[in-house]
Amino acid sequence: MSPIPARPPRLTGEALHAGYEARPVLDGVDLAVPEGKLTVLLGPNGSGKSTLLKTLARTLTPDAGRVLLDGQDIHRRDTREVARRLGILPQGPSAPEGLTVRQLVDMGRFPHRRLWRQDAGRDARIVREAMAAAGVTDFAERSVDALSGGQRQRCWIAMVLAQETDLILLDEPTTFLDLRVQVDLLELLVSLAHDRGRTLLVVLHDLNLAAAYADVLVMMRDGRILRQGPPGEVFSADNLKKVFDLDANVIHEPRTGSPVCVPTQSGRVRSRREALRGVGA
Ligand SMILES: Nc1ncnc2c1ncn2[C@@H]1O[C@H](COP(=O)(O)OP(=O)(O)OP(=O)(O)O)[C@@H](O)[C@H]1O
Repeated sequence: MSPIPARPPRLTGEALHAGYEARPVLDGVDLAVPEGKLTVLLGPNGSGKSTLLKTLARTLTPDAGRVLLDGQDIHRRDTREVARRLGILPQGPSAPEGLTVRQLVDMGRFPHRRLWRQDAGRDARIVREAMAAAGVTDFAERSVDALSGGQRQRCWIAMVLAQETDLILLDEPTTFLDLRVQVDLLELLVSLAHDRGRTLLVVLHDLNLAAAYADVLVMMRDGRILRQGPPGEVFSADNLKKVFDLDANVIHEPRTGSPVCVPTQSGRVRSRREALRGVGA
């Protein structure tokens, strides 16, 4: 895969308002995605994380505000050029029936192809490397639709890696993955950021994995960013309560010092048990 880009791209959202027809979601979001870092977007269901990711990737046009890629409005830039700079893995992508894993991953190379200049050898090498990094080489010739949810998710990750973009936006890439594979993926993402200077913005639901691996956490609620900063600063019991309405203690992993949250909602669990008793469970 390509080395550290000479100048990492800059992706910025300014005063973003975006949503769906009658449903406004983003309510004035400002975000400068930190360059060469792994940033994790956290927030409760429906808080607007996917909407923010889609708006930053120009899949969704903001109602107000703008998205700048290297200082230029992303909506005014050439689609192919944006695809060479920015790769996005949306939530729950679907592949055409019968497409093999290798064919899917190869689609990541499309933005780099020109009619008059093909470098098939280089493309094939990059596809191979992306499949190896995502751990899908063993089923390269199988149909994507005949794989398990976790295997399929890894194929899509390989496709985004094959796109070789400096900016990578991933919406819940760890869905369906077992814990070991989630950890492998997060380590790969950290290495893309720290060793290759890529800029990653990733939506995760696992708070403790996010706190362990992210350089920066961005915490959203109700279409707004409530907190952002390194896990050591923002991953606190107070903020988890404000953002998730979660009662938890935050302790520190003895070896790495990473903050870890331990939910303490025993009062609620008790009252749910009582409620279940009421329905005869
Ligand atoms: N295509 C759509 N059309 C209409 N409303 C939508 C659409 N997609 C999302 N929404 C609504 O927008 C709001 C924000 O959704 P979004 O998917 O951005 O949240 P999220 O934080 O990513 O949630 P989750 O953690 O559940 O994936 C929700 O109320 C959701 O129902």
